[in-house]
Amino acid sequence: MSEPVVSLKSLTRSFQQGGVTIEVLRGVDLDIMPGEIVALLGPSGSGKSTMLQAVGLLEGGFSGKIALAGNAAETANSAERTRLRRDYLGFVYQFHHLLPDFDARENVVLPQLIAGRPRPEAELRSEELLTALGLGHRLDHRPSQLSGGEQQRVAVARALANRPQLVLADEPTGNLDEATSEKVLGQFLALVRGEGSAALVATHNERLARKMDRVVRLHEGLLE
Ligand SMILES: Nc1ncnc2c1ncn2[C@@H]1O[C@H](COP(=O)(O)OP(=O)(O)OP(=O)(O)O)[C@@H](O)[C@H]1O
Repeated sequence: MSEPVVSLKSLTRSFQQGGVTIEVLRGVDLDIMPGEIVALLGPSGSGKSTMLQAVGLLEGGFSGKIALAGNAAETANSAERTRLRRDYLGFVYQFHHLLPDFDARENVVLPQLIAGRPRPEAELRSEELLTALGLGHRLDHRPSQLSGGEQQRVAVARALANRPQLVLADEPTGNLDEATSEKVLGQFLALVRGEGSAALVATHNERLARKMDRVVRLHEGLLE
């Protein structure tokens, strides 16, 4: 059997708020297998973003074990965590965080150049991804010239550009109206499936969660 792309064991995280300790994650266990798309459901404040930040190796302060494709991350130093993020992960957030002075194509090209891919290859990959997302006619547009749904699709293409084994998405369509959200999520899932990546998608929308392969729920700091 193949190895999980991410494995969490007894993950805990608490915050101090006004002298009070709030235990947000109280021992989360989760394995995601290659190509599996998992919805992370939970109401506002249940700890979805906190959990994605842990898996994304973006913040410290956690205890427990996190392995990315078999690589222990909880003991890794900052340089190793950066390498793990670059080699295995792609990120999509609720707000697109695209570079405003670059067009759609270039926003998807840049992370590939940083990863060492030659520019002609990176441009081809960028155009293929954007075309697959229905943006073949928007390659030269800057973020300010795109609609919210189009901006979010560029962010999806950017997240997939370096063929991550795992895409982490935090309310990826949370900023869009319902119809656009449904459409963009459908395109996101089709592309992730086509690429064979796994994904962990935080949402509080039950209907969107049902489109994924598996649903896990955060409740009182534990997954159920
Ligand atoms: N840096 C921080 N300092 C103190 N408390 C924090 C911090 N980050 C998160 N929290 C607390 O942890 C809890 C979980 O927050 P988190 O953002 O992970 O929830 P969420 O499920 O993603 O919510 P939403 O759906 O509203 O984004 C909240 O009570 C929040 O106030």
